[in-house]
Amino acid sequence: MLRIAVPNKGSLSEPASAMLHEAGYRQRKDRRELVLVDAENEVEFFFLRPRDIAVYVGSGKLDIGITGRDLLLDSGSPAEEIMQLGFAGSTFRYATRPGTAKDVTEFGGMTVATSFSGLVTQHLADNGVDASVVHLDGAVETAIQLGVAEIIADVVETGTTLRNAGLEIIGEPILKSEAVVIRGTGAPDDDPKVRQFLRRMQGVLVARRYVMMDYDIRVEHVEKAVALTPGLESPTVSPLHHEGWVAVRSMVPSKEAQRIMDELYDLGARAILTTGIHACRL
Ligand SMILES: Nc1ncnc2c1ncn2[C@@H]1O[C@H](COP(=O)(O)OP(=O)(O)OP(=O)(O)O)[C@@H](O)[C@H]1O
Ligand SMILES: O=P(O)(O)OC[C@H]1O[C@H](OP(=O)(O)OP(=O)(O)O)[C@H](O)[C@@H]1O
Ligand SMILES: [Mg+2]
Repeated sequence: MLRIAVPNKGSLSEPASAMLHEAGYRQRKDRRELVLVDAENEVEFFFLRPRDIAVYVGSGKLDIGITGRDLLLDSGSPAEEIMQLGFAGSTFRYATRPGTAKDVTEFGGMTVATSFSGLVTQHLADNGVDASVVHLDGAVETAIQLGVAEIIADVVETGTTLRNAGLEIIGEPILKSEAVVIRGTGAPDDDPKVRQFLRRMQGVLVARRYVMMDYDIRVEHVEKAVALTPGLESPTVSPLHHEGWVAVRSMVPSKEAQRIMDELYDLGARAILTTGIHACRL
């Protein structure tokens, strides 16, 4: 059985379970369930605190896990990122009250409050800055108001939380994060169960990012049309009963589908349809 760690709480939990469900795995119905066996797929899921996942996977007790890149790097665990999952995107940044400091080089003698003290301690050391780090569990924005620190380092998605606390982002992002699949370093590259799991997750990403596009077009315009819809490999072009016309079928990125449909229409394509992709293996 493949043993997989899944976040049991927080921002990563629901999207991770939704993605696993789309990939055909059983997921828990009760949030208090901590272990779930999916016998049909020969997988055992362990629902763990997102922060602990890199520790379990790095120790080799679990084969793979889903966590945030920021949590993986903060843990210092010997686990490695093997796939990006495209959700829980954020940056990790310093912020402070206007006028306190411009960037990390000016933090000498100050205190930085954060829930990611491993990451911040490393970043300060990399920049040769002698500042103190205070570890807090969450809601770190308030640490400045309460005089615990002059600077905070935290996850930023929209920036609303910082703005509401009267703080401004300073310097370059410490890192860009998203949900990732991790495995222990030294685990074999070619484990067929892990490969199958990654293929399924990749299938979900493709199904989410692409739509299938079908259209009819006159033969003389087909080269220009397929240049707009090259597909992942190559589009399927089939003859139509109506002479001089062909039908084209190709995968296109969903974000660009409307623009491509407009351009195809202008080229003379008709009966342009898009349909969602439910699942796929590339
Ligand atoms: N607002 C957000 N947008 C995107 N990702 C986020 C956001 N907040 C946290 N994350 C990501 O979620 C992970 C942190 O998960 P964790 O469950 O520990 O914290 P949380 O989602 O803030 O939940 P909690 O309520 O327990 O603090 C990190 O990878 C982080 O980058
Ligand atoms: O840039 P934004 O869109 O505002 O999102 C970022 C905020 O979201 C998370 O907080 P969360 O609500 O999880 O609270 P926490 O600080 O207690 O973890 C994170 O810690 C930031 O505070
Ligand atoms: Mg949080």
